[in-house]
Amino acid sequence: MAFSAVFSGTVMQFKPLSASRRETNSSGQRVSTKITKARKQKSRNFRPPPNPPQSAGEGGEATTFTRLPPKDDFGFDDLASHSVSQVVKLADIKFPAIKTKKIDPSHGEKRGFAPKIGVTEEELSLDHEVDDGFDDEDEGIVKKVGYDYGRYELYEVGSGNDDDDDDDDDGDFYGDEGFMVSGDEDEEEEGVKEKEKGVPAVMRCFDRAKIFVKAGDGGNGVVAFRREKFVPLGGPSGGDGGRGGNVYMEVDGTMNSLLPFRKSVHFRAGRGSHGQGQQKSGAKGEDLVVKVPPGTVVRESGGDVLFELLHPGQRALLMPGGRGGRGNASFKTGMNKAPKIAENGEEGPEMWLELELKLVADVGIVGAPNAGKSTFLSVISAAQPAIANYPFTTLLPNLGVVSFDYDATMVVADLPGLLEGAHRGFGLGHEFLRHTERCSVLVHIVDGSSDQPEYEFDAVRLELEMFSPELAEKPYLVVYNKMDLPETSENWPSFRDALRARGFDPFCMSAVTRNGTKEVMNAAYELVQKNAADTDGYEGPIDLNYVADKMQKERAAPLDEFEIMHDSSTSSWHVEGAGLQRFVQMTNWRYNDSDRRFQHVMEACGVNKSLKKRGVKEGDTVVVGGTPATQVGGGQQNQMNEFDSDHHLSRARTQILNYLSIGVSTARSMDSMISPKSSTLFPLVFAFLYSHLVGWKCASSLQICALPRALSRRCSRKLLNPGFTVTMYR
Ligand SMILES: Nc1nc2c(ncn2[C@@H]2O[C@H](COP(=O)(O)OP(=O)(O)OP(=O)(O)O)[C@@H](O)[C@H]2O)c(=O)[nH]1
Ligand SMILES: [Mg+2]
Repeated sequence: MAFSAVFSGTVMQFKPLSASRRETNSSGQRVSTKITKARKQKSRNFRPPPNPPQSAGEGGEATTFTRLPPKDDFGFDDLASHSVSQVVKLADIKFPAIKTKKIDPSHGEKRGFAPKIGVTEEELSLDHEVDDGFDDEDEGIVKKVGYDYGRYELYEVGSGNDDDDDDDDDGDFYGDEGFMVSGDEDEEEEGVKEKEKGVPAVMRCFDRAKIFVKAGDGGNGVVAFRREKFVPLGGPSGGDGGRGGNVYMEVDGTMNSLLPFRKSVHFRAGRGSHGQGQQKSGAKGEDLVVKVPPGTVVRESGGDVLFELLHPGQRALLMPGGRGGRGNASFKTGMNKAPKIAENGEEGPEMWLELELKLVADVGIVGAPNAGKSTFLSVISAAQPAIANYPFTTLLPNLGVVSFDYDATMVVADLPGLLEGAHRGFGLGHEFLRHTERCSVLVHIVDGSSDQPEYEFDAVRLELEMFSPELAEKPYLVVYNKMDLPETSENWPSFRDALRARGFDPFCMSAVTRNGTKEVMNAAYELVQKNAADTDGYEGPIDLNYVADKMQKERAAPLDEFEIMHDSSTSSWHVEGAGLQRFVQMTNWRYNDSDRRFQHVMEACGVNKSLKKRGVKEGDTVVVGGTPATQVGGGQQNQMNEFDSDHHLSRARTQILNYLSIGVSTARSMDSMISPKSSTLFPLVFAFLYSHLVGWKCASSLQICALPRALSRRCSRKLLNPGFTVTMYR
């Protein structure tokens, strides 16, 4: 039985490019505004003086700076009752609610002072007469009443909008559970969200990045024939296209952050050059090497971890470039000595990657803000981190190399300060603690000059545990710092005894005068060596190229592995398979022989047979290798493809073949149909007449889509459809 089917070969390569660009653009804008905001915030807020002038009502992202409150200032029985040797469970401590009162800024202005957070009522009343007739409902600035935190002030810097503050009239802004904690859970969550939002871009981009990588497309092969004097019938001489560039990822030992990826997100390897006549093959595309710092974890966006790059010089082949298309010289056979066929180059794969940096260091320095961590690093290594007498001087981790001997070195990481509630986003949060995951030893520096060194010690330990129990189990040293200060050295015996009672043996030092720093480093080094000896085990070679190997295997999928899906509502059949998809993409429909080859492949790999078996009928639409790039279905039409008015018709993406199974391939691909070559006229006219004869409705639409260019001289102008809306089949 004669049946007619329509083959629509469509390359179904996923192309998130346009979408991703949009996404990138929009997010890029967002990022840039945030960066500007963050910069402003940083300049305004990240170096707050003891009493910052910012008002709570100021806009911008919320970031909280706080220091641990001195025990005496609270005068809690709870806290006082803990003996020094006891473990102070911070979460159990109850702070009484502190009343808040809102001040209308206009009142402040009237009275000639700028109201600010942290100004106690006493302070206010000293200088200015306080008007008791404030309207509590008014939008205004939260003023604490009740406790003078002095230099242990809690700053809510640029805590977003006034509207949020409006609801905090019930006095739980500085709530029962501690600082900045509202009694209401929802509000607490909101607060945490705000904190996350408030992280400056530079901190977010330090150890996380999302990039797009694409391997190079292969170059196209060409059809050419040798034309030379005295060489009749020179034969085909079209060269092959060059291979597309590969994508590699390499560890660059000089990098220590992912910040370079903040501005450059898209990475594309070079495409192969096209082949040329005289059997000249195209040049291969330039390889792309994406350099990352040691300790980078590479993950497919939204997927699994692909590999980890730890050591300088490690290189992984991530994606192989596309194969070059063959030129017609490669298609020469004994049967066909002058083939007019060439292939497109294979498209290179593309992927979004998520990079995460976990610094590779032997020792991680942790501790509360202002404990002297950076000072310690600057003393033991050549690193020059920022040191200043305010919390959160260090926003990003610093690395330093400590040399003991010619060949004995140790990498030490100085991290930002941790404080109670960091796991809820307070301070800088505790996300940066992941940089200690690869450290084998931690050095916990306690600020000896703080009023409650033990309290501080416990708070930081608690945060480490909250972040990860494995981290808390790592061996660590406790170091009591700032021994040069008289008060600190006075408190040292009690701190030492208290910790000894709990089973620790703390060190003491003065980072500034360098007293005791050597002992600490030696002890840390010994611990690192011991730990390395404990955990030393042979790790087999890791094949970093496995991702590329997998892709190569997928590409080499045989043509006869396919799946057929039938959509009865539109009478369409979808034949899908990795091999077929690649074949369709690499078929260059410009050449007439491509159609014949395509149909031959359909027959040889069993697609036709399977379709017939499944009951394909005359006039059904068969889509090979994916779904049409643009498909607007529905209505009376079975399928409608819309193309640009451009005659290119998205060649690489959508190829439509139309054949009537009367033994002759009667119509060509859409490209050929609209090409003005006279060779295409015969099949078109034939198809047109045939379809009229069999009463096939496609005729009129075929006429519209196919005739404008091919028969433009002979057809009336009314038939020309400039939009090239192609309505096919029936
Ligand atoms: N007297 C004295 N001051 C010290 C000592 N170590 C550090 N400091 C001072 O403490 C302040 C904070 O030091 P940093 O090294 O910046 O502290 P940090 O722990 O890195 O602080 P953040 O990065 O903010 O978490 C600086 O003013 C230092 O000069 C010490 O041994 N003795
Ligand atoms: Mg620091």
